[in-house]
Amino acid sequence: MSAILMDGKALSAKVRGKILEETHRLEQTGVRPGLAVILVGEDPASQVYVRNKEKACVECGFYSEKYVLPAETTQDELLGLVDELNHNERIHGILCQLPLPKQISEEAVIAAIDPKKDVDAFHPSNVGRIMIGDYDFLPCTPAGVMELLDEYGIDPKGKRCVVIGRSNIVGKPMSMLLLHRHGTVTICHSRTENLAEICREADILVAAVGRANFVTPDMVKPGAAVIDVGMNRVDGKLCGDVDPAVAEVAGYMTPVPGGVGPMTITMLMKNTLKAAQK
Ligand SMILES: Nc1nc2c(c(=O)[nH]1)N[C@@H](CN(C=O)c1ccc(C(=O)N[C@@H](CCC(=O)O)C(=O)O)cc1)CN2
Repeated sequence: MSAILMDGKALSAKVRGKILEETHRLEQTGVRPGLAVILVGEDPASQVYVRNKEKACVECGFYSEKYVLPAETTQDELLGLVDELNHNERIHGILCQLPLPKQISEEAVIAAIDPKKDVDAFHPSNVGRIMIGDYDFLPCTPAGVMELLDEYGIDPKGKRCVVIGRSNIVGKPMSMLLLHRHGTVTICHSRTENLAEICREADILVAAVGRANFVTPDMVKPGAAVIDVGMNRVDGKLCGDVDPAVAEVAGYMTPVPGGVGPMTITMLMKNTLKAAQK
C-alpha cells in the first residue's frame, strides 16, 4: 500500500483564493483585514515563518505590519507594543511569533493580547471557549488539520483518534477539535505506556511530538490517516515526526514539508478575516 498524500499546499492555495474573494467583499464596506506580526530575536525558523505570514497577507489582500524587535527586548517593552496594537484600528489580528526569548513570559504576552484580536487563539479566554465549543477563532495548526481531513473526506465521527503530544498549541486543542467532531480521542505523551499499541488502534493518528521520525510503520494501523505536525531539522534538512516509511502502511498521510505547515498559515489568514468581519 502507498498512502495518499494530503496536499496542504494545494488546499492552502484554494482556501487563500476564497479568503481573497471575501477580502474584496469586505473592502466594499470600507474594512480591509489587518494583521500585525511581532518577531522578537533572530531565530532562523521563526524568520521563515514570519516571512511566509507576510506573503500570505499579500496573497489574501490584507494590510500587514511587521515588528522585528531585538533578542534583548524586555517583557515590558513587548507588552507596551501589544497594548498599542490592541488600540490600533487598522489592526484586527495580532500575533507574537513563538518561541520568545527566555526573559519574556509567553503566557504574559498571550494574556495581554485583546482576545478579539488573538488570531492564534492562544489567549486563555479563547482556549476556554474552544473547550465549551463556543469559539470565534480556532488555533491555526489544529484547524488546518481539520480542513485537511475534511478535504480528503476523512470524518472523525465514531473513529479512534490518537494524538501524540499534549502541548497547549497543538496537542490539547487538536484533541478537542476531534472530540467536537465526535471522534473517540486518546491523548498520548512522553509518559504513556504501551504507546505503539495505542497508536496501532488509531484510525486517525496525529503526531505532534517534536521528534524526527518518531512514528514508525509498526505503530500504524493499515489504512489509517496519519497527520504529521512535526517540524524538525536534522542535518539542516526539514523532517516530520513520522518516518516516511509509514506511507507503506497508512491510507492517508501528510508530507513534511507541504502538509500541515502551509495550512497553519492559511488558518491564521482565516482567523484574521473573521476578526475583521466582526
Ligand atoms: N505565534 C505562533 N507561533 C508559532 C506557531 C503559531 O501557530 N503561532 N506555530 C509554529 C510555527 N509556525 C507558525 O508560526 C509554522 C511552522 C511551519 C510552517 C510551514 O509552513 N512549514 C513548511 C516548511 C517551512 C520551512 O521550510 O521551514 C511546511 O511544512 O511545508 C508554518 C508555520 C511555532 N510558533
